[in-house]
Amino acid sequence: MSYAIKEMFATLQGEGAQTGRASVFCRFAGCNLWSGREQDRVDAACTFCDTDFVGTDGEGGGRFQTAATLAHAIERVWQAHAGQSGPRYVVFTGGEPLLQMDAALIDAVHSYGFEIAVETNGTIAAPQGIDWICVSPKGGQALAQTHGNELKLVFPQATHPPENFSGLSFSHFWLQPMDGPERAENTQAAVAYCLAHPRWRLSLQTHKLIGIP
Ligand SMILES: C[S@@+](CC[C@H](N)C(=O)[O-])C[C@H]1O[C@@H](n2cnc3c(N)ncnc32)[C@H](O)[C@@H]1O
Ligand SMILES: Nc1nc2[nH]cc(C(=O)O)c2c(=O)[nH]1
Ligand code: SF4
Ligand SMILES: [Mg+2]
Repeated sequence: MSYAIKEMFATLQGEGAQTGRASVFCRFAGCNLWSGREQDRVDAACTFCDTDFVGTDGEGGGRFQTAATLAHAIERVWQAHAGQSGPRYVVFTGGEPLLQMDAALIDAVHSYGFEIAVETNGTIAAPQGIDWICVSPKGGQALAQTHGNELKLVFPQATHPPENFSGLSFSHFWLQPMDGPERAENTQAAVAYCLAHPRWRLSLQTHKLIGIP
Protein backbone atom coordinates (compact mmCIF):
# COMPACT_ATOMS: atom_id res chain seq x y z
CA MET A 1 0.00 0.00 0.00
CA SER A 2 1.10 3.61 -0.39
CA TYR A 3 1.45 6.16 2.40
CA ALA A 4 0.20 9.77 2.38
CA ILE A 5 2.57 11.98 4.39
CA LYS A 6 1.76 15.60 5.22
CA GLU A 7 5.24 16.53 6.43
CA MET A 8 8.45 15.07 7.83
CA PHE A 9 11.04 16.94 9.88
CA ALA A 10 13.58 16.59 12.65
CA THR A 11 12.86 18.16 16.02
CA LEU A 12 12.81 17.36 19.74
CA GLN A 13 9.80 15.47 21.07
CA GLY A 14 7.93 18.21 22.92
CA GLU A 15 5.42 16.22 24.97
CA GLY A 16 5.18 13.40 27.49
CA ALA A 17 7.84 11.09 28.89
CA GLN A 18 10.15 11.36 25.87
CA THR A 19 10.25 15.17 26.01
CA GLY A 20 13.54 16.56 24.78
CA ARG A 21 14.46 13.54 22.68
CA ALA A 22 15.85 13.99 19.15
CA SER A 23 13.25 12.62 16.75
CA VAL A 24 12.13 12.46 13.17
CA PHE A 25 8.46 13.42 13.07
CA CYS A 26 6.54 11.71 10.28
CA ARG A 27 3.07 13.22 10.06
CA PHE A 28 0.48 11.19 8.14
CA ALA A 29 -2.25 12.97 6.21
CA GLY A 30 -5.86 12.37 7.26
CA CYS A 31 -7.76 11.58 10.45
CA ASN A 32 -10.85 9.55 11.33
CA LEU A 33 -12.13 12.12 13.86
CA TRP A 34 -12.01 15.33 11.77
CA SER A 35 -11.75 16.16 8.06
CA GLY A 36 -9.23 18.87 8.83
CA ARG A 37 -11.45 21.54 7.22
CA GLU A 38 -12.26 24.46 9.51
CA GLN A 39 -15.92 24.51 8.42
CA ASP A 40 -16.31 20.92 9.69
CA ARG A 41 -14.65 21.50 13.06
CA VAL A 42 -17.76 22.22 15.18
CA ASP A 43 -19.43 18.98 14.13
CA ALA A 44 -16.31 16.82 14.34
CA ALA A 45 -15.70 14.08 16.91
CA CYS A 46 -12.46 15.89 17.82
CA THR A 47 -12.92 19.66 17.87
CA PHE A 48 -9.71 21.11 19.35
CA CYS A 49 -6.99 19.83 17.03
CA ASP A 50 -3.92 22.09 16.80
CA THR A 51 -2.55 20.54 13.59
CA ASP A 52 -2.83 20.85 9.80
CA PHE A 53 -2.80 17.31 8.47
CA VAL A 54 -4.60 17.87 5.14
CA GLY A 55 -2.77 16.90 1.96
CA THR A 56 0.84 15.98 1.28
CA ASP A 57 2.23 19.44 0.58
CA GLY A 58 4.29 20.09 3.73
CA GLU A 59 8.07 20.03 4.18
CA GLY A 60 9.24 16.49 3.38
CA GLY A 61 5.69 15.39 2.58
CA GLY A 62 4.44 13.39 -0.37
CA ARG A 63 2.93 10.10 -1.40
CA PHE A 64 5.31 7.21 -0.81
CA GLN A 65 4.52 4.13 -2.88
CA THR A 66 6.28 1.57 -0.67
CA ALA A 67 7.35 1.06 2.93
CA ALA A 68 10.96 0.94 1.73
CA THR A 69 10.83 4.39 0.11
CA LEU A 70 9.18 5.95 3.17
CA ALA A 71 11.68 4.32 5.55
CA HIS A 72 14.54 5.55 3.36
CA ALA A 73 13.17 9.11 3.47
CA ILE A 74 12.97 8.95 7.28
CA GLU A 75 16.55 7.67 7.36
CA ARG A 76 17.68 10.62 5.20
CA VAL A 77 16.06 13.16 7.55
CA TRP A 78 17.81 11.52 10.50
CA GLN A 79 21.15 11.44 8.69
CA ALA A 80 20.88 15.11 7.72
CA HIS A 81 20.70 16.07 11.40
CA ALA A 82 22.44 13.39 13.42
CA GLY A 83 24.58 11.56 10.86
CA GLN A 84 25.36 8.06 12.10
CA SER A 85 24.65 8.98 15.74
CA GLY A 86 21.97 7.13 17.67
CA PRO A 87 19.70 6.12 19.23
CA ARG A 88 17.52 6.71 16.19
CA TYR A 89 13.94 7.63 17.00
CA VAL A 90 10.95 8.27 14.77
CA VAL A 91 7.55 9.54 15.95
CA PHE A 92 4.63 8.66 13.69
CA THR A 93 1.81 11.14 14.16
CA GLY A 94 -0.78 12.91 12.06
CA GLY A 95 -3.62 13.08 11.52
CA GLU A 96 -4.19 9.56 12.72
CA PRO A 97 -1.17 7.38 11.99
CA LEU A 98 -2.89 4.05 12.72
CA LEU A 99 -5.08 4.53 9.64
CA GLN A 100 -1.96 3.87 7.55
CA MET A 101 0.78 2.19 9.63
CA ASP A 102 1.28 -1.48 8.87
CA ALA A 103 3.75 -4.32 9.43
CA ALA A 104 5.68 -3.55 6.25
CA LEU A 105 6.41 0.01 7.39
CA ILE A 106 7.32 -1.04 10.93
CA ASP A 107 9.74 -3.67 9.61
CA ALA A 108 11.29 -1.29 7.07
CA VAL A 109 11.90 1.44 9.68
CA HIS A 110 13.26 -1.07 12.21
CA SER A 111 15.69 -2.31 9.57
CA TYR A 112 17.35 1.13 9.67
CA GLY A 113 17.76 0.80 13.43
CA PHE A 114 15.00 3.19 14.54
CA GLU A 115 12.95 2.95 17.69
CA ILE A 116 9.36 3.61 16.63
CA ALA A 117 6.90 5.77 18.57
CA VAL A 118 3.29 6.54 17.71
CA GLU A 119 0.91 9.32 18.76
CA THR A 120 -2.62 7.97 18.38
CA ASN A 121 -6.16 8.89 19.35
CA GLY A 122 -6.62 5.26 20.46
CA THR A 123 -9.67 4.46 18.31
CA ILE A 124 -7.73 1.92 16.21
CA ALA A 125 -5.71 -0.94 17.73
CA ALA A 126 -1.97 -0.63 17.12
CA PRO A 127 -0.18 -3.24 14.99
CA GLN A 128 2.55 -5.33 16.64
CA GLY A 129 6.09 -4.02 16.87
CA ILE A 130 5.69 -0.35 17.83
CA ASP A 131 8.21 0.47 20.58
CA TRP A 132 6.45 3.41 22.26
CA ILE A 133 2.67 3.91 22.20
CA CYS A 134 1.13 7.19 23.30
CA VAL A 135 -2.68 7.16 23.40
CA SER A 136 -4.56 10.47 23.58
CA PRO A 137 -8.32 9.86 23.95
CA LYS A 138 -10.70 12.20 22.17
CA GLY A 139 -14.26 13.50 22.45
CA GLY A 140 -16.12 10.56 23.97
CA GLN A 141 -14.75 8.07 21.43
CA ALA A 142 -14.35 4.51 22.74
CA LEU A 143 -10.76 3.26 23.00
CA ALA A 144 -9.65 0.28 20.92
CA GLN A 145 -6.06 0.62 22.22
CA THR A 146 -6.34 0.31 26.02
CA HIS A 147 -2.69 -0.33 26.88
CA GLY A 148 0.62 1.26 26.01
CA ASN A 149 3.48 3.32 27.37
CA GLU A 150 1.74 6.62 28.05
CA LEU A 151 -1.78 7.96 28.14
CA LYS A 152 -1.81 11.69 27.40
CA LEU A 153 -5.19 13.28 27.96
CA VAL A 154 -5.83 16.75 26.58
CA PHE A 155 -7.51 18.56 29.48
CA PRO A 156 -10.27 19.43 30.10
CA GLN A 157 -12.67 17.39 27.97
CA ALA A 158 -16.19 17.22 29.41
CA THR A 159 -16.85 13.79 27.89
CA HIS A 160 -13.48 12.43 28.99
CA PRO A 161 -12.63 13.00 32.68
CA PRO A 162 -9.26 11.55 33.75
CA GLU A 163 -11.03 9.14 36.14
CA ASN A 164 -12.21 7.16 33.10
CA PHE A 165 -8.64 6.20 32.23
CA SER A 166 -6.59 5.92 35.42
CA GLY A 167 -7.28 2.16 35.70
CA LEU A 168 -5.91 1.32 32.25
CA SER A 169 -2.57 -0.37 31.59
CA PHE A 170 -0.16 2.51 30.89
CA SER A 171 3.16 3.37 32.55
CA HIS A 172 2.60 7.16 32.51
CA PHE A 173 -0.54 9.27 32.86
CA TRP A 174 -0.35 12.84 31.58
CA LEU A 175 -2.70 15.79 31.50
CA GLN A 176 -1.86 18.15 28.64
CA PRO A 177 -3.61 21.53 28.84
CA MET A 178 -5.82 22.13 25.82
CA ASP A 179 -4.19 24.77 23.63
CA GLY A 180 -6.45 27.48 22.25
CA PRO A 181 -7.97 30.67 23.61
CA GLU A 182 -8.26 29.18 27.13
CA ARG A 183 -4.79 27.68 27.40
CA ALA A 184 -3.91 29.65 30.56
CA GLU A 185 -7.09 28.58 32.42
CA ASN A 186 -6.73 25.01 31.18
CA THR A 187 -3.15 24.93 32.45
CA GLN A 188 -4.22 26.10 35.92
CA ALA A 189 -7.01 23.50 35.99
CA ALA A 190 -4.54 20.76 34.99
CA VAL A 191 -2.11 21.87 37.73
CA ALA A 192 -4.91 21.67 40.31
CA TYR A 193 -5.98 18.22 39.10
CA CYS A 194 -2.42 16.85 39.21
CA LEU A 195 -1.91 18.22 42.73
CA ALA A 196 -5.05 16.46 43.93
CA HIS A 197 -4.45 13.24 41.92
CA PRO A 198 -0.73 12.38 42.06
CA ARG A 199 -0.98 9.52 39.54
CA TRP A 200 -1.36 12.22 36.88
CA ARG A 201 1.49 14.50 35.78
CA LEU A 202 1.52 17.70 33.76
CA SER A 203 2.65 17.53 30.10
CA LEU A 204 3.40 20.93 28.60
CA GLN A 205 3.82 21.29 24.83
CA THR A 206 7.40 22.44 25.30
CA HIS A 207 8.08 22.88 21.56
CA LYS A 208 5.46 25.64 21.48
CA LEU A 209 7.01 27.33 24.52
CA ILE A 210 10.40 27.60 22.80
CA GLY A 211 9.21 28.07 19.22
CA ILE A 212 10.45 24.89 17.52
CA PRO A 213 8.25 22.71 15.24
C1 LIG B 1 -2.31 16.32 16.42
S1 LIG B 1 -2.39 14.85 17.37
C2 LIG B 1 -2.04 13.58 16.14
C3 LIG B 1 -2.05 12.18 16.69
C4 LIG B 1 -3.41 11.56 17.00
N1 LIG B 1 -4.40 11.85 16.02
C5 LIG B 1 -3.87 12.00 18.37
O1 LIG B 1 -4.85 12.73 18.45
O2 LIG B 1 -3.26 11.57 19.35
C6 LIG B 1 -0.85 14.90 18.31
C7 LIG B 1 -0.98 15.24 19.78
O3 LIG B 1 -1.41 16.59 19.91
C8 LIG B 1 -2.39 16.64 20.91
N2 LIG B 1 -3.22 17.82 20.69
C9 LIG B 1 -3.98 18.08 19.61
N3 LIG B 1 -4.60 19.27 19.73
C10 LIG B 1 -4.22 19.78 20.92
C11 LIG B 1 -4.54 20.97 21.65
N4 LIG B 1 -5.38 21.89 21.15
N5 LIG B 1 -3.96 21.17 22.84
C12 LIG B 1 -3.11 20.25 23.37
N6 LIG B 1 -2.79 19.10 22.76
C13 LIG B 1 -3.33 18.86 21.55
C14 LIG B 1 -3.13 15.34 20.73
O4 LIG B 1 -3.92 15.01 21.84
C15 LIG B 1 -2.00 14.38 20.51
O5 LIG B 1 -1.49 13.94 21.74
N1 LIG C 1 8.06 18.99 18.91
C1 LIG C 1 6.89 18.37 18.77
N2 LIG C 1 6.53 17.42 19.65
C2 LIG C 1 5.35 16.79 19.44
N3 LIG C 1 4.84 15.77 20.16
C3 LIG C 1 3.68 15.38 19.58
C4 LIG C 1 3.45 16.17 18.47
C5 LIG C 1 2.39 15.87 17.48
O1 LIG C 1 1.92 16.77 16.79
O2 LIG C 1 2.04 14.69 17.40
C6 LIG C 1 4.49 17.09 18.38
C7 LIG C 1 4.85 18.16 17.49
O3 LIG C 1 4.12 18.56 16.57
N4 LIG C 1 6.07 18.75 17.73
S1 SF4 D 1 -7.66 12.88 16.60
FE1 SF4 D 1 -5.62 13.84 16.59
S2 SF4 D 1 -5.22 14.46 14.47
FE2 SF4 D 1 -7.38 13.89 14.61
S3 SF4 D 1 -8.39 15.84 14.86
FE3 SF4 D 1 -8.02 15.02 16.93
S4 SF4 D 1 -6.01 15.79 17.60
FE4 SF4 D 1 -6.21 16.18 15.40
MG1 LIG E 1 1.82 18.80 17.38
